[in-house]
Order: sequence, then C-alpha cells, then structure tokens
Amino acid sequence: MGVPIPVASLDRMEAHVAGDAPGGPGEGPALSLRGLAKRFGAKVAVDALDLDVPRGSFYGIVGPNGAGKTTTLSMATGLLRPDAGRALVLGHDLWADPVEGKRRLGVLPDGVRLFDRLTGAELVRYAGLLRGMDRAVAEERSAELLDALGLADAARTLVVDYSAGMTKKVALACALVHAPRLLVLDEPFEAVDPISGTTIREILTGFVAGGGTVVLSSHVMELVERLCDHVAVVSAGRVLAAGTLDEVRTGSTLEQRFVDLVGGRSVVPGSLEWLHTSSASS
Ligand SMILES: Nc1ncnc2c1ncn2[C@@H]1O[C@H](COP(=O)(O)OP(=O)(O)OP(=O)(O)O)[C@@H](O)[C@H]1O
Repeated sequence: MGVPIPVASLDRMEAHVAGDAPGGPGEGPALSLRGLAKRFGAKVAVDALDLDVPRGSFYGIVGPNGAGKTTTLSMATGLLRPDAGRALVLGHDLWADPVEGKRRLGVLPDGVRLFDRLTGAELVRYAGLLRGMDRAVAEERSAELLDALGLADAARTLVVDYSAGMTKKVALACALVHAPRLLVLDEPFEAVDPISGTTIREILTGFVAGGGTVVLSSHVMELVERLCDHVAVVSAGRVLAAGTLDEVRTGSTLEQRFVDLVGGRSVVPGSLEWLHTSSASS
C-alpha cells in the first residue's frame, strides 16, 4: 500500500526552521570543509579534505569502502573531532560554535546508536525536545513523520525491537523533526525496502525543493545519478572529483567515471579456483 507523503507538512516545517533564511545571511556554501584531517594510529582516514556544498543542492558523496566518507561526515557534523581543519555549516564554524552550527543541522549517522529503550514515537518526540521544540509541535511532527515513513503501526514499539530498515527510518525522522536547513545523511537508503526508499526520496526531494540542502553518502551510483545534482568522488581520504553531476561524469556514466577515477580491481585469474564446483575435490 502506498504511503501518503506529507509534502505540505514538510513545507510547513520549513517555515519553522530556526536560523538562516534560505540563501542568507551570507550566500556561501551550506557546508564548507577546509583541510579536514583525521588519522587513526598510522592510518590516514581523511587527508586535508576540502569540499564546498552549495546551498539548495542535493549532494552525493561516493567512494570505495574505507575511502573516508563516514569519517568525513562525522567530522562535518560534530560527531568526531578533526585532527585539523574546519567545518562550516551555513557559515558557522561547527567546532568553534557547535550549538549554532548544530541548530541548523539534521544528521543521520552511520551505525546509528539510538536511545532504543524508547518507542519510535517517544524517540522522535525526544529528538524534537532536545532541539528545544515545543512539546505539542514535537508530538505532532513525530506522528506525521512516522506515518510518512510507514512506521505508524510501530510507533508504540520499542526501537530495540525494530528491524535494521525501521531503525534507519526512525533515525531519519529524528534528523528531520526540527526542520533543519542542512541534512547530512550517511547511507540513508541502506537496508530500507523499495517502498520506503521511494518515500524517503520524495521527502528529500521536497526538502531540497523547499530550500534545504541534502548531503548523502551512498554506494549506489544509479541512485546518486537519479537524485543528486552534485557529486564528489572520494578515495583514500581525498576528493578526486567534485562538482555538478555533469561536470563529474564528463559525458560518461557515474559508475564508469567512478571506476576510472578510483581504479577498478578484478579477481586475479586462477585465484579462488576452489570455489568453482567443477574443480571441487569434495
Ligand atoms: N574508529 C576507527 N578506528 C580505526 N580506524 C578507523 C576508525 N574509523 C574508520 N577507520 C578507518 O578509516 C578509514 C576510513 O573509514 P570510513 O569508515 O570513513 O570509510 P567509508 O568511506 O565510510 O567506508 P564504507 O564505504 O566502507 O562505509 C578506513 O580505513 C577505516 O578502517
């Protein structure tokens, strides 16, 4: 059964956004990363990374496993302190003034850790209250978001009993409830079913159409190509290419360009022979 999309409600949420009006003050990027760096022991996860996300853009970040996407997004959203560099959220230095920066930010982190002894409805309402929202508004938005995301029937279920996809969706509801100006989503479509995926796409598209900015990471090139107007290809903690989708694709498909930039790997001929049933000895 189709899930009703509360586009009108999301528009209304836009009107309540705390902070900058669409476009200003300051017409700079929605998110600006300058010289962001992080190492874990000897491993350089993010290597003096620069990136500008224009306001009102739908920005995809792609890269191979271990490229540094999650580490970058964690530093860009106040979840992981950088070794060096700055993250500016709508002009506010996130690490110098976390409260102002985070007010404008909605985050879906990777490997979400939630207060999972709350029900879905309690959790989303709580996320709103933590953002200083009025209780009645938080409750109303919580119900609307859970309904839109197909979680109305699970609103009174403890989040610890949610499936992986349900957990992802309730975490997304938490990121949306205060109607941020900038949404940063680490793999928002991972584990969600196709119907929920469509719903999430519609919510995010409506959010961008209403003046918001979305940054998401994904491994699914077709999805990034369909949804995003800008893309950055990240590998080994650095940006290999960034810009509008067409600038990065340069006439090719995103997948082909990705492989060209990152370098493809194929299985060495003759290896894994033992997997082939014709050569199995037992
Ligand atoms: N807490 C940590 N401790 C040690 N190493 C880490 C830690 N977090 C990340 N790394 C390392 O940093 C590098 C970048 O990891 P990161 O999770 O940012 O990559 P990613 O691009 O998000 O990968 P994936 O697409 O597989 O999710 C990897 O080599 C990873 O092993």
